[in-house]
Amino acid sequence: MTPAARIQAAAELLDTVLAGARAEPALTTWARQARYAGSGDRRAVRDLVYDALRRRRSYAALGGAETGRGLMLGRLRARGEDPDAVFTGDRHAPAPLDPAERAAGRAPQGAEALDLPDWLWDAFRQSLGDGAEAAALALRERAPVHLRANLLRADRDAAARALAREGVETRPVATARTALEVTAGAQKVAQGRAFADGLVELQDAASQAVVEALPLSPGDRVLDLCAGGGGKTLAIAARLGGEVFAHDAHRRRLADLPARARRAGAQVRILDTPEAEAPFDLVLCDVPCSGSGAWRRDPDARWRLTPKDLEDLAGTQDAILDRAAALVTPGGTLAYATCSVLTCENEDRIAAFLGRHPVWRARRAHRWAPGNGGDGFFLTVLTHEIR
Ligand SMILES: C[S@@+](CC[C@H](N)C(=O)[O-])C[C@H]1O[C@@H](n2cnc3c(N)ncnc32)[C@H](O)[C@@H]1O
Repeated sequence: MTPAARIQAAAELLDTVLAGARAEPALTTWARQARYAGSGDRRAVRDLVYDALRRRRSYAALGGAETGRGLMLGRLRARGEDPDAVFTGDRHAPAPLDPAERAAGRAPQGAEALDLPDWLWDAFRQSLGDGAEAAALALRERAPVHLRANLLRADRDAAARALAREGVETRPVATARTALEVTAGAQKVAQGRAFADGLVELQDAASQAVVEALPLSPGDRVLDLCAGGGGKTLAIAARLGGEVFAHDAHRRRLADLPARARRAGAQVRILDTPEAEAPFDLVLCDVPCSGSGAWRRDPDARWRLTPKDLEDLAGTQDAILDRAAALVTPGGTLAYATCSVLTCENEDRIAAFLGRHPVWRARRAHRWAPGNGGDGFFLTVLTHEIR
């Protein structure tokens, strides 16, 4: 495909997303149907669509319309590229610009320029203060590819050497002792030996840092209550070197975990009813959240989120914390984590929990801002006071 044909394909896909389709399934369906598209074309179209969704508001302002065509036009203008070189009307290229399109478009203002809905920009400012703008700008960028060296198989240097032998270049990320950023050859990771042999896992560096910050001792009974795909479960197992318990309200989300654990050499026991195995020394609640710290990876999420969603999430987050508290041994530890930067999902949930449960104390809070060091994350470690 020519560069212009890729832009036309992205504009059409964006129209379906703007009409309500989810980006990832829409891209998968397109890739299946577009037999003429090679792997490089598919990657390029995906990058265009994702970039346009991350910057939807500013591109719409610059392009003069919130349509696939308008976003692609806004993108060219944002990059200082000549739209007439793309909008040529040649085979598979976008149709030439009409006079109205040429006249439309303006510089984005305020929250538009930061690519957040107005109400979310207010919430970012209230939550992050001086750091709000940097966080919003970071979320307009593509996320780096991070790996976790699995200490059950290799240390970070050995993992990096094994990756380099198969053409994957990496550098250490300071956020976590196990974290590597892929600087070249990212597409080779999942097919490579280092990955197949469990030396590395794909995992954001801040997600690794959350596990690094947990107070764990050898022999602890640890439950990952919202284990999902098991990224943190496996990182905990690597730190503990022993068995870890995993649960998720949606059993199917755990489907890949046994195979991932085998590859990693980790001992993971999935529990349908954690109450039957309680108490635990530490329960991690990596709760469902807006994902606002990780919107680079799910770029249309910021446009779908509503204030009502945040209210509903707060109810779920509170209920999970209450359940988890009852699973911890007297004197034990509760860890609450989100990949959100919003106070209403973080500090407010901890304050509400402490109000309901006076025997708990918040010991440490950590915040990771989204950026090159990883996604935005929040962690509070609470301990149960024995009276
Ligand atoms: C942020 S994700 C977990 C990500 C995972 N810990 C990781 O590092 O890969 C939140 C998970 O919580 C699960 N969940 C939602 N409601 C829950 C509940 N009431 N109890 C336990 N898990 C729940 C979701 O199915 C989802 O997999």
